[in-house]
Amino acid sequence: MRKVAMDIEAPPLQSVLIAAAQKGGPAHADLRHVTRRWWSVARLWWRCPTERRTAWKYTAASMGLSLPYVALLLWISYVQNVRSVERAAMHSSLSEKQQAGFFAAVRDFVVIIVVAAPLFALTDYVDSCLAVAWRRWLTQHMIRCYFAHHSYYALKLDPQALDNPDQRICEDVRNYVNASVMLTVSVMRKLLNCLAFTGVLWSLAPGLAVFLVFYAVGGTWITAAGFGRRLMRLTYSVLQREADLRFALVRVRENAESIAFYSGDQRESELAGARLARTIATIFGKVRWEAFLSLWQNAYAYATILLPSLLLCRRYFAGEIRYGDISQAAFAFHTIEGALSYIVTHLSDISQLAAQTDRLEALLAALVQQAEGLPGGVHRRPSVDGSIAVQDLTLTTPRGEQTVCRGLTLALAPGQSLLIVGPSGVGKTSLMRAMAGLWSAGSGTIAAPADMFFLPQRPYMPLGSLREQLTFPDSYAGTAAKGTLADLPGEGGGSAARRHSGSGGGDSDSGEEDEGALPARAVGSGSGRRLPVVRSGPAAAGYRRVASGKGLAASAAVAGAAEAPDSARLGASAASDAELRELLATVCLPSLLPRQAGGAQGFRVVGGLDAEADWAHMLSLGEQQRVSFARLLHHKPEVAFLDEATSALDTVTERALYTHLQRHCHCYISIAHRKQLAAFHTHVLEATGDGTWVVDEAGNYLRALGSGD
Ligand SMILES: Nc1ncnc2c1ncn2[C@@H]1O[C@H](COP(=O)(O)OP(=O)(O)OP(=O)(O)O)[C@@H](O)[C@H]1O
Repeated sequence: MRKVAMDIEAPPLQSVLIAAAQKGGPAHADLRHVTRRWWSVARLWWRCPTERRTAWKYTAASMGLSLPYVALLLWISYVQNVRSVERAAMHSSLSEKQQAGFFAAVRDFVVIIVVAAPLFALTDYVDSCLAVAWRRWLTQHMIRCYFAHHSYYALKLDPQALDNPDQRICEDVRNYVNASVMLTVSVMRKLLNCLAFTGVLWSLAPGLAVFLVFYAVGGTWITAAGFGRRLMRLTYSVLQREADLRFALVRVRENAESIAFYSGDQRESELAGARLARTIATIFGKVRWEAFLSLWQNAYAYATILLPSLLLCRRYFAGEIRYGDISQAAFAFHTIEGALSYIVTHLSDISQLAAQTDRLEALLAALVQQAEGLPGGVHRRPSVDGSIAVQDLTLTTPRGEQTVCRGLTLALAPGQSLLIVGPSGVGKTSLMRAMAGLWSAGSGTIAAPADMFFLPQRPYMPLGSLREQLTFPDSYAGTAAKGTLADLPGEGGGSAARRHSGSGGGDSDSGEEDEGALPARAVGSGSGRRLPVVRSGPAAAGYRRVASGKGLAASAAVAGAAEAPDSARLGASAASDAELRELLATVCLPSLLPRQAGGAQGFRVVGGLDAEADWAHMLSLGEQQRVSFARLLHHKPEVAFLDEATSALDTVTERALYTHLQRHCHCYISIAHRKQLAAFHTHVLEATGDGTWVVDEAGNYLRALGSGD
């Protein structure tokens, strides 16, 4: 009756064994390496200081229920034996019209059902709770690591290195956890089954027990060697190709309008079709191998069906043993065979888990690497007086293909502002990326205050209400109502509002070392100079390598920084409705409110600041830039950075916004192609295109511009 439930199990310890036969697969696995990789992911939960109590509680409950579970199986086998001796098995009693025997068998059956039904339901429930709790924590942990230190951004810089991190976080975690729970639970029960039934089988037919061991070991070896490595490689490819296909479709959704303008439907459809074809081809390859595997598994299983009866029938006919002994021996034989042949019968699941383990381990390793910082990084330190100082900065693109600036030194004091101009592609945005801490390849030092706010070239419109557009990236009361990581039980909240993309360093404040904590990046202290000066020349070497910890194991010391809020970034976003309405008027967007109230199609909530819409698609680029500017005025940072933040606006609106900026922000740096914007800055930094940068006072620059120099 419980055969199905007993057999729904899956992967890891076995994946380790399988992996031994999988050298050359994506995991390059041998027994030790796969074991270590699976455990390096699994242990994060059981060793997390805030979670291990929950983890062990569920694990103990699940394992504890295995004892009555196995006891019940033993009882069933005993009852079968006794009843067959009494000739009181239900069907034989019926056929022989033995009323008493029939009702005795029915009574046994009812008792078994009464005990088994709640026991099996309870074990399933506890196993599911274990899986859900583990998945909740692991996904939450991955999300935090993903967002710590701008790792999501850094991973995107080198997409070849790690494909589809989002799918790994969502689907691979789910499948990994479910399979792992089923495996660990089933291995435990199989082990107990083995122990319990080996005694039974040995007492009835020791020869059968010895044969079984050799049979299972041989079968496992053939399965692992013949199918293991190939199936794991194919499973890994299927996961990757499915993720690639979905990514292509997500990109179409994100860029629907541009594709439609280009009439790129055909090309995008072909691309999706090609990815689908590759996915299907890989799946077919896997299906073929699974068919061979199934053939082998069936032959393996059916070959032993009659074995106990065949080996014991001679003794039965000689009257040495009873009929019940044969059925009890067969029951014990097949129970032990199921345990010892686990790899043979579950190879597909095991391969799946091995591939998922590989993908998760790679993601965690990449996140840890991001947290530790890239080698040869530009050193960042906080500025205490609100000034910005760039010292001997040589900056390259992330993988070092191109040097965008060499030996740059400049300082900007509070009250000063800088306009960066230069030809397209010369490295203006890259300089801003370095100041934001997004790029750190190269050498030199950047000192900047913690309170900075960046307006990127392409405004980001988050999902949510108009209020959230204006106060982004702050959280606000409504966010909690929608549910955040902080609402999940078991860990502290992590929904700290982020004010800017500054240093990228979170302060780890966890007292106890957390296996999953990312190492915090180091920052020092220092001060800037009063006048903006710029020098270009040979860079003095000298950068400071950022903090440390090694590998995933050490990385398991990784969640504190990811979870710790950076107090300097916490935004007080509790702006009143009146303030937000005034902001909209300031950035020349008062029309947004009545438009929402009109309830245009697509609004989920109609009217006011809490109206929700697909803002990125509904607003024009100029409107998005104005919303973005409103964020800046709302946050009032110490230093503001604007990267062509008004490029889509008419000059009248642009001048109006810069007038507000001058009034509200004491220090700002802009990038623009409209050189007349120099009038709103105190200094101008011009990239000449040959790697040198020249700074001048804005007045001089404008005069030179006016005279046509
Ligand atoms: N992720 C990246 N990897 C490699 N190279 C990059 C990357 N991002 C930008 N680059 C290169 O770095 C150089 C500088 O780019 P950057 O965006 O800083 O130029 P820019 O001066 O801001 O240009 P524009 O005025 O057109 O915005 C360009 O040649 C660009 O191709």
